[in-house]
Amino acid sequence: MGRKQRLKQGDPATLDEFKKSQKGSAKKRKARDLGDSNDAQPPKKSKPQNGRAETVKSKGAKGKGKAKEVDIDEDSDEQWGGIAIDDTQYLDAITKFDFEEDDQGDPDPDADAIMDDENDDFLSGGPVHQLEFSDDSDAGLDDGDDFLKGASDEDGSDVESDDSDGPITAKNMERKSRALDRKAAREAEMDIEEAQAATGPQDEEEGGGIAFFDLPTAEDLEQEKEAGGLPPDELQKRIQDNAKVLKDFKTLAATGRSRSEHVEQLLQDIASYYGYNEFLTEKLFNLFSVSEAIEFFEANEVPRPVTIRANTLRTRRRDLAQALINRGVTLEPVGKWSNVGLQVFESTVPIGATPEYLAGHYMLQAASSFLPVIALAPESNERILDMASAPGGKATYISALMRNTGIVFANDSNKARTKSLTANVHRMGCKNVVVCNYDGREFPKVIGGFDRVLLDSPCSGTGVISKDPSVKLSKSEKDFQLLGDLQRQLILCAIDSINPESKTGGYVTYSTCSVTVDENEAVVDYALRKRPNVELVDTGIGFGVDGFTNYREKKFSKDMHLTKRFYPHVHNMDGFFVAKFKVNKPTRKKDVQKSAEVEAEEENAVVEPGPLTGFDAEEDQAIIDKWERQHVLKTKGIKIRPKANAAPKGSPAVTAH
Ligand SMILES: C[S@@+](CC[C@H](N)C(=O)[O-])C[C@H]1O[C@@H](n2cnc3c(N)ncnc32)[C@H](O)[C@@H]1O
Repeated sequence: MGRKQRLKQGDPATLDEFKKSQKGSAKKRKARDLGDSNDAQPPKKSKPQNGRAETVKSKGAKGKGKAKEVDIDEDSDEQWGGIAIDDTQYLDAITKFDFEEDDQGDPDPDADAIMDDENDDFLSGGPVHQLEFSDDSDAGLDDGDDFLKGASDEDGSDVESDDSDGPITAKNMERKSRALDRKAAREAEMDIEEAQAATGPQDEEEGGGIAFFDLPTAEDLEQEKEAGGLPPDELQKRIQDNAKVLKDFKTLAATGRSRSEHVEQLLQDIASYYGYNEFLTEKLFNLFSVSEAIEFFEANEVPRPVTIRANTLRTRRRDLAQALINRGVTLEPVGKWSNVGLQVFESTVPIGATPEYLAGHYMLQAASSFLPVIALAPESNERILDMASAPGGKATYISALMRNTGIVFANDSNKARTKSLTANVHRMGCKNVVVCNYDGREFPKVIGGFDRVLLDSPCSGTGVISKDPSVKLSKSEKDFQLLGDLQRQLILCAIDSINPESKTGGYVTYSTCSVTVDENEAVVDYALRKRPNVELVDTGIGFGVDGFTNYREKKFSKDMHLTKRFYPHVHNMDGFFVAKFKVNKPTRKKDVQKSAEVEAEEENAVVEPGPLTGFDAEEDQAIIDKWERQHVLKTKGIKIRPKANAAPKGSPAVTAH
């Protein structure tokens, strides 16, 4: 097995897959990850991970050459999406040696052995055969006859002869009768075995070993507590069994215990097994079906793949790939959906300290972080605000997509964080970026009239728990309320900072690295209701799960399906949410109908959002023109004497790059 293939992180195992692997009934599975999926559809379902992924044998591992060996789905040439054919050939050339050397002639014998063992276990299990012979009554009888062939009755006589069609006489009647009794008893025994065999393997497929699952009693739980809790493997088993019961509650529920009791126990077990507080456990659990929720919690225990973004201001992705391969880095494109992302599988050098890194040829950046910028789709010469931008992963990507033209205001309210933002802006060679340090809610008073605004909002981080497990215990209901207030205020300010008459844009992208509805759909819905001049539009990302149009008792805009959710257990990326708005000319005030709910939310809001008319485009243009003139003079070495009170009140403390 090649290094790259060994390390390519598949999506986490589903509950069923996990169960199968536990029971030794796993079928051979195809290792793939986001990069292997087709353009618009990253893998929908969880794939093997951790130890399991290492044992999986891919299609690609069988053949020679890059197309088969590199890409598990055999379409790797297209992975470099958007590049010309000769680029692909070039990439073949630069990657072939590495991949061939690793993978050629090594069809992953370990994986075969393990998976075959598992299959063998499954197939050699007695119950399957027993099930077969008992399924058909005739066959059953035959088999029964075979089975009986070797048997003798107590006195050593041959049962078969007793059961023959020979005439019944007074002499042989009793013996024949006893033989028939024994045969009947034997058949009854076989019936029982047959029934057990039938429940055994079927359950393995659909949630096995749970026929006798019952919830622990209060007494059991007390004893467990005294013993310091269940051992992890038993706790995990109870989670799985309980989840299976909940999946088919009518059939599998033990009598006398309600569904809510099962759910309550499951939540408690998840909280203690994965180490979450109860509040967050329930909040996250409620987002999914039972089995998907467990996949999600499981995925949060696994690190996401390491990815980097090629900085097209300084290099091309293929050149970067070549340079890093030469340094002993094993990598491949993240997927067809990105033409700048590379997934790093293995490196003999620290990936955050290579000469290429220091020279700004790439950014260490999670794949999910590309998505809001893809949705924003900045164009050259535009004027863009990144409202909460530190440490600059997205701002520098925006700058690169604009090819260093136009202007990007990279703002962050946290002054300390603007240092790393500034450092990244310099390292990446972004010359069109202005770093500023305001509370985002001060926009558009500070400056507005933007073609596009990215609000990569401060959030709870429930999408990045694998990176920051402290979230599991640190988030409370209050945090979500406060965050929601801030997010609602920021999103209105983002919308109000747009120039609705922009010739090229007029778009706001809202994103979070959280999966909760409070921070995502609820915020977007609030913005839609508060600003009737905005509408949701397609993110243009091409994959992701649709946002909720309703969630529990809440009903959201019917367009909410245009927003996209990304999950660790589905997309093998950090959990993320992306929404894109088109900002139209403001509707006249008298046309704006505020719902009672919005009014109530406004009353509860901590700070009133900035007014719709807080920005004067003409005044702003005059200031920009003036600064540009001064910049030209400066570059010509002409000193400009500062005038007293020259800067208008409230003008940003900016650093230009
Ligand atoms: C998710 S992070 C942004 C990550 C950034 N977009 C990137 O790609 O590197 C959220 C940022 O919001 C900033 N922030 C928090 N409250 C803010 C506010 N009221 N106004 C502006 N920025 C804020 C935080 O300091 C943090 O850097």
